[in-house]
Amino acid sequence: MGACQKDFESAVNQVKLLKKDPGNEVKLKLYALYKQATEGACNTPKPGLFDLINKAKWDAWNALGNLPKETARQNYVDLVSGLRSSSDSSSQVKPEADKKRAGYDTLVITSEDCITKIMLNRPAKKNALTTQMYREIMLALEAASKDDSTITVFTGNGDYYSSGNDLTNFTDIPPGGIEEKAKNSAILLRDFVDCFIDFPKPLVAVVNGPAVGISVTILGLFDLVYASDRATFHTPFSHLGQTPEGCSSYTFPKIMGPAKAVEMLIFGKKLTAGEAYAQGLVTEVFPDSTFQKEVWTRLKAYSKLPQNAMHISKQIIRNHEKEKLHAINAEESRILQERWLSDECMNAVMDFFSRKAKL
Ligand SMILES: CCCCCCCCCCC/C=C/C(=O)SCCNC(=O)CCNC(=O)[C@H](O)C(C)(C)COP(=O)(O)OP(=O)(O)OC[C@H]1O[C@@H](n2cnc3c(N)ncnc32)[C@H](O)[C@@H]1OP(=O)(O)O
Repeated sequence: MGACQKDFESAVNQVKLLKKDPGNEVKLKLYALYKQATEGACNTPKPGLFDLINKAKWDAWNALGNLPKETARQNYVDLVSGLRSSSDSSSQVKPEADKKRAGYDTLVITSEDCITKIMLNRPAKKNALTTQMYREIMLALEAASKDDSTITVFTGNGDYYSSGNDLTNFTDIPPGGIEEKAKNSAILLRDFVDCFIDFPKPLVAVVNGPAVGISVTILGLFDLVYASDRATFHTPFSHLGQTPEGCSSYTFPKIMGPAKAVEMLIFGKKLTAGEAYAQGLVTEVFPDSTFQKEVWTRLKAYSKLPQNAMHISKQIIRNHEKEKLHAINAEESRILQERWLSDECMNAVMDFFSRKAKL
């Protein structure tokens, strides 16, 4: 039987999570098969001789001739499956080392009562998100999408849910310079948010305390948001010389109306849990003293509902917007790549580290 669209989409996501770079030759093959599977035979003019990268891509696609879309889709799925099993078997050589590498240094992940819980675990840094943490979250989501849990929960360890992007991500500049860092970070951001857009099971945020930046914006992609009455919701992008991400430029106006979204996303208004509930960003607010008990009792009951019915319902609710969300995510990430190189952004980061500014 040929690969269905779902297998193909899942293979496309798996490629982003490969632990080992498969090399240029394989990447060209993947590119060509992807284009053939989605657009059919090569239909664009041949790039000029000196446009080396685009010419190599064009040649690989053109070489597939009139290969049917379905066959290209199947070949793509097979190729990815081969890449995944070779990377899995190479990791079996050193299980301990792999556990450490692929395992979760910045997250605590548990599965119980059909619930997979992903807990951000840098309480001393208010669960600020390092690049390692973005990557571990993507791996954790990939694993949760396949395990036998029915729902997946995000929460934070300590007094914060998350203080958003770790600002040391701006100071850790590689030899390739800040432009290269910005480019790679934009790819990381886009891939990270894509994982939330595509996540197939009900996704729940248990917001145990203040939430800042990207930890707030991606809430628009969650299915339930439970908040302690201690939680606050803050997206101070202008203060940081930055712009919205996590598809919030689309989801927030849709959820709360443009006027309230503008207050948050342009003017950085911090919402209390009660205000976030009134704006529709939060599903329900609980007193902090009974928060954990009430939320987990509720979630355990939900997790026993028929799995397939829940997952299909999520698909029906979310799938028709997926393409749009991916496009918005790509555009927000592209704009941020430029923003990160601006004086406005650099000055804001320097002010934080010189202790001149705190939110
Ligand atoms: C070249 C381009 C590279 C870009 C890479 C980008 C990758 C993708 C980015 C996606 C876009 C995301 C955007 C956002 O999320 S914007 C929001 C960013 N967050 C902040 O600006 C918050 C900054 N933190 C604060 O203002 C305060 O720490 C806070 C109000 C959260 C808490 O204050 P409090 O006084 O209660 O606690 P402390 O400040 O003492 O915090 C304890 C320690 O934790 C460190 N900390 C906290 N948050 C962060 C953070 N976000 N980044 C780095 N470090 C953080 C804080 O410095 C303290 O550390 P020390 O104990 O060592 O002093």
